[in-house]
Amino acid sequence: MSSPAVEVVDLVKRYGRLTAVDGLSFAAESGAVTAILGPNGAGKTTTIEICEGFRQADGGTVRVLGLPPSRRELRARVGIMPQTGGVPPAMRCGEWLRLVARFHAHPLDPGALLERLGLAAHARTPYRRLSGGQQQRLSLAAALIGRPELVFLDEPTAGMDPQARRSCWDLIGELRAAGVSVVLTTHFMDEAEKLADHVVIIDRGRVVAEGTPAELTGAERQLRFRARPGLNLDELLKALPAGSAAKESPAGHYIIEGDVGPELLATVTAWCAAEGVTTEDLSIERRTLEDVFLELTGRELR
Ligand SMILES: Nc1ncnc2c1ncn2[C@@H]1O[C@H](COP(=O)(O)OP(=O)(O)OP(=O)(O)O)[C@@H](O)[C@H]1O
Repeated sequence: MSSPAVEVVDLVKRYGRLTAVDGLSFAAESGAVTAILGPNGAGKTTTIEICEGFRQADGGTVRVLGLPPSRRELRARVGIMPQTGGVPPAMRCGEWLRLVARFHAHPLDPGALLERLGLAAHARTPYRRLSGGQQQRLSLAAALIGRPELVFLDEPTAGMDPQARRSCWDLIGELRAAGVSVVLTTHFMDEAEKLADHVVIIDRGRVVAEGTPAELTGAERQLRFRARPGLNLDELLKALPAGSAAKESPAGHYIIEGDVGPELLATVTAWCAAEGVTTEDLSIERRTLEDVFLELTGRELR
C-alpha cells in the first residue's frame, strides 16, 4: 500500500487555556476521499489548517505527502479551499483564477474551470458581488487550478444550492477517479456518506470513531416509526424477543433494534394496535451516518 497522503499522529493544539486538538491521530489514504466530521468547535478547521501549514501545532507530528506541512514544495502539489475568503473583494472572478493559475507550472484552463463550476457568466463579477455559493465555487476552482495531488476542502458545499452541491460532488468524484487525494470537512452527513472512502469523526479534539461509512453504520437494521410521545417502551420490550432494544429519540420518534424481521414487525404493530397507538412513517432501515454521529457526539448544542 502507498504511504498516506496525510498522516496525523498525536496532534495537539492549544489556544491559551483551551485545548482545541487533544492528541488526534488519523491517516488519509492516497487517492481516497477522507471526510472529517465533528460538531461545531470539535477542532476540524484547526486540524486542517495545521495540515495546510497555516497554523503551528503544539505537539504531535503531521506529514503531508510525506513532508512537514511547512515545506515550500507542497504549495505546488496541494490545493487548498479554505472555509472563508482569501480573495480580494474587488477582484473579478476570472481575473482571480487567472492570477492563481500563474503560480502553477501546468494549470488547468481557467475559462474551462469557470465553465465547469457554472461561473462562466460571472467571470467579470467582482468577488464581493458573488453570492455565498458562487464564492465557494470560485474558491474550489482556485484549489483545483494547479492540478494538485492532494486537496483540502473545508466545508466545500456550505452555502451551495442543491444543483451546485451535486456538481461539486461530481467534481470530487472525478478527482478521486483521477487519483487525487481529498481531505474534506463537512456538516452534511449525506455528503460524507456519498463521497467518503474513510470517515473520521472527531469531538473535543479527539477521534471518537473512524472507518468506511458502511463500517460506521453497521449492517444491523432498525425498525423506526413515529407515534405520540411517551409510549411505555418497557411494556413494548416485554413483548419483543430477548436482545431487542427500544428507544424514543427525539420525542415521538421510536427506534427498535434487534433481529428486525417480519416477526418483530408484527409484534410491534400488534402491540401498538392493542395500545390504540397510530404509527406513522413505519420503516425498516439501516442506521444512517447521522444516527452514528449523534450517538457519538450527543445532541446538545455547542
Ligand atoms: N485563533 C483562535 N483563537 C482562539 N480559539 C480558537 C481559535 N481558532 C479556533 N479556536 C477555538 O478552538 C476550538 C476548535 O475550533 P475549530 O474552528 O477548529 O472547530 P471546528 O470543528 O472547525 O468548528 P466548526 O464546525 O464550527 O467550523 C473552538 O472552541 C474555537 O473557538
